[in-house]
Amino acid sequence: MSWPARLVLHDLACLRGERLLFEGIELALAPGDSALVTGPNGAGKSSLLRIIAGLLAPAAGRIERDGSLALAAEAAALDAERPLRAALGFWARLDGASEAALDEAMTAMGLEALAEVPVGWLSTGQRKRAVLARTIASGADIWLLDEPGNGLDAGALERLGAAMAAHLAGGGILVAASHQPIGLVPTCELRL
Ligand SMILES: Nc1ncnc2c1ncn2[C@@H]1O[C@H](COP(=O)(O)OP(=O)(O)OP(=O)(O)O)[C@@H](O)[C@H]1O
Repeated sequence: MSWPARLVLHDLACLRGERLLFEGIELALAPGDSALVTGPNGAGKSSLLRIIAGLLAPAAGRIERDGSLALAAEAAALDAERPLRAALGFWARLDGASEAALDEAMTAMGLEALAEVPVGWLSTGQRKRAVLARTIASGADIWLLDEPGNGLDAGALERLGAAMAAHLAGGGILVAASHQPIGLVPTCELRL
């Protein structure tokens, strides 16, 4: 991690098509801080995470960031043909994560027994756990989690809660968009 991590959003607005989804968003997160983004379907939660990740241009406002980013979203981009460990290994190399970090992340999400199973065979919840494992392994300072609890059973939700707590305790920053409780007591809530 680079130190200290920081994420500041100034007067951020998002336009999709002709529609202004939100404007005037302000947020300042320091090491150990987390934000929970809530709001109805279509409010722009995923769009906000994509703007922070640099995948979508804001209609107005600006972002200040110190530290590396990882975005865990639905579109996993894990190769369906490859065994899970190999598919995650591909990303670990790109993310600059060590083999040990990947093993630890897979253990954190309870994926050890699925290492040799092709990604295409995984259930929804297992795939979600794999996406989260990639983020954990990346060692990124700032985690952007889009509906991280989707498809997770009670045990996996507990693992997610523990992983987020460890990330924050280590000085990380977290922004999560979620409809459901994910075991996070956020520093602040951002309702769109
Ligand atoms: N490429 C696009 N062009 C125009 N509008 C888009 C585009 N992509 C998404 N939208 C619209 O932007 C709005 C916000 O979508 P977004 O996925 O950010 O919402 P969300 O709050 O995450 O919703 P959900 O709770 O359903 O996940 C939606 O109405 C969606 O249809």
